[in-house]
Amino acid sequence: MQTTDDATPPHSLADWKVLFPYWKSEEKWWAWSLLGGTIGLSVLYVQSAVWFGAWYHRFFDAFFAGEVGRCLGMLPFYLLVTLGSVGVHATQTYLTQVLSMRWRLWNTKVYLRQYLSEEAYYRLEHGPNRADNPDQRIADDLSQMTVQTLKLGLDAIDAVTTLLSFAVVLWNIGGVLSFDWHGHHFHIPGYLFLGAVLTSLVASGILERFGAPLIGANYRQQHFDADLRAGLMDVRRNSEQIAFYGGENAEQLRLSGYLTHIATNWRTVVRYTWRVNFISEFYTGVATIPLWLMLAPKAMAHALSFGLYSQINSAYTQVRISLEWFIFNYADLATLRSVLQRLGEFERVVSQSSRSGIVRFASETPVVQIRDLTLDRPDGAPIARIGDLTIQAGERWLVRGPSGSGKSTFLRALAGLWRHGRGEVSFNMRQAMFLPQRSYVPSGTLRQALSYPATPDHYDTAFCQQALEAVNLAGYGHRLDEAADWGAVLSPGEQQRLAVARALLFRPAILFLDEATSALDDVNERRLYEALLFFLPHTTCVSVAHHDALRVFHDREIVLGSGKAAFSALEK
Ligand SMILES: Nc1ncnc2c1ncn2[C@@H]1O[C@H](COP(=O)(O)OP(=O)(O)OP(=O)(O)O)[C@@H](O)[C@H]1O
Repeated sequence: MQTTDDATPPHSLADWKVLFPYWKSEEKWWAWSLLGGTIGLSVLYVQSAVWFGAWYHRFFDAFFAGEVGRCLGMLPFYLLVTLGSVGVHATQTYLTQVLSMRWRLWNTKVYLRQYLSEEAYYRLEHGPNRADNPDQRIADDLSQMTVQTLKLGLDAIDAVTTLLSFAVVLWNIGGVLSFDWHGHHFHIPGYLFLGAVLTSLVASGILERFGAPLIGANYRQQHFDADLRAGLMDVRRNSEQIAFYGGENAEQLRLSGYLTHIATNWRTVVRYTWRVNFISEFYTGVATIPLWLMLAPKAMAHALSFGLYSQINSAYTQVRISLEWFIFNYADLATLRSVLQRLGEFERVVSQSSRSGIVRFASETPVVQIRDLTLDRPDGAPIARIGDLTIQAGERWLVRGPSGSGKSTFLRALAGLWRHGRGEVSFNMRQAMFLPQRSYVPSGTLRQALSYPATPDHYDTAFCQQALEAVNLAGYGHRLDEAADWGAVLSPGEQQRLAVARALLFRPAILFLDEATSALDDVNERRLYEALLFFLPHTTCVSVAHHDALRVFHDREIVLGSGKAAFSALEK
């Protein structure tokens, strides 16, 4: 598993690009319609608030003048508008949620497609440019991105509409501030609105100054949480090995290391969240004081009725709240920026071309052509020079050499997984199959595991049972439709036999085996190779193996050693 370093990459404008593709996709009509509906409802909702402001003015003036009859007459309309505005608000939330889910699903499908194409999932784990914990990025970050972006975006649109609507009201009913100072006469129209803007700007500036480190801390927090989760998954996946080694203390130490990172960074998050909360809540508490000060001249001149004050207060509060959008959403904005950063990083790594170094061409023949092939390490240091080699259809080659000489790397290069080095490789890739040393056994039914990567209905039961029998797994023939965690149930040797049974079902034109029978006893290993010869007599075969006993099943060999490859025919 990869772990995260402590550095937070700089935030780049390019990260915001991950937000756009959905709005230009085949779903764009749905997306824009839902967004348009949501914004329309939001404008309607704000307009109802403007109406309530004016209604309060009339109602309280009548109320404090003791005109109870007029007040009662105004109530039915009030109830009706309340009902409408509540309905508008609930429908807006509903549309937002629908849009959020559609956006998330679309993005997740795109990311999964990118992740599972051109072996990006492999490059992310083994390549020189990595992005840690792709599972978290696809499952959690995408969900957060859509939910947060819509929430913040719609809140921002709400804020702008509210600001525009109430700024007019506040400007009109707030009047003009006129005073003399040092022999000069001042005349400030819309001074209540200007006062609200100034107060909010000062508060936002203070918040940015004291809260900025929260963005980096949030970014790191997501990394560290993902590291812990991946560490726990490692324990789950390797529980048996850990139990055999008695590795509980080592695991405890390793997981505690992740926890220490979380705790240290969490302290930073908590400290800055405290600051941000303190500043924004203190501001909320004192924000009406400037209004009272600004209204004092009107009150002293007895030019302020309770109805007027109530309307001014409501308009001032709305203007203030909409200007405070940044203040109230600072923490969410910080989280969104770090989520976008992680997704941008993922996109960059996934989209990096894997077409470098060793080049692979697809051909239609079962002949494997290798031209001027050199295998290097990722840092450019040489592993082995293979040179030119043609493996004719039906030939069987054994690849031998000391540990670390580059045998597996050679097969990885043929499979297109190893790009470090140079040269060309071509063969019929659609008709080729690679069997690695550690077989992959997906959970589900045994039929699923056996047919992998084909679908479970691809081969009929009799054919599956015949393949199992050929690899000495006849005892499992009646359990084909039994669902289990077969990767844990089958022994490593049985898993290797299952993998060879897959090859018997798939009938590849070219079969590559990388120590694919290494966990087996001599008898079973011989039996597997006999089965391969019997059932796939025309298949080209390239096997990496240490056991000399396998020489009889091959007619040529490649011996790797001292950075070179030697080719020779094998005596039977
Ligand atoms: N991802 C990697 N990053 C850096 N070096 C690597 C990587 N994978 C393999 N190597 C190096 O490449 C060399 C060849 O490795 P390879 O696995 O091909 O050896 P091998 O001959 O198959 O060994 P064995 O018989 O032990 O399986 C080794 O020195 C190994 O350390």
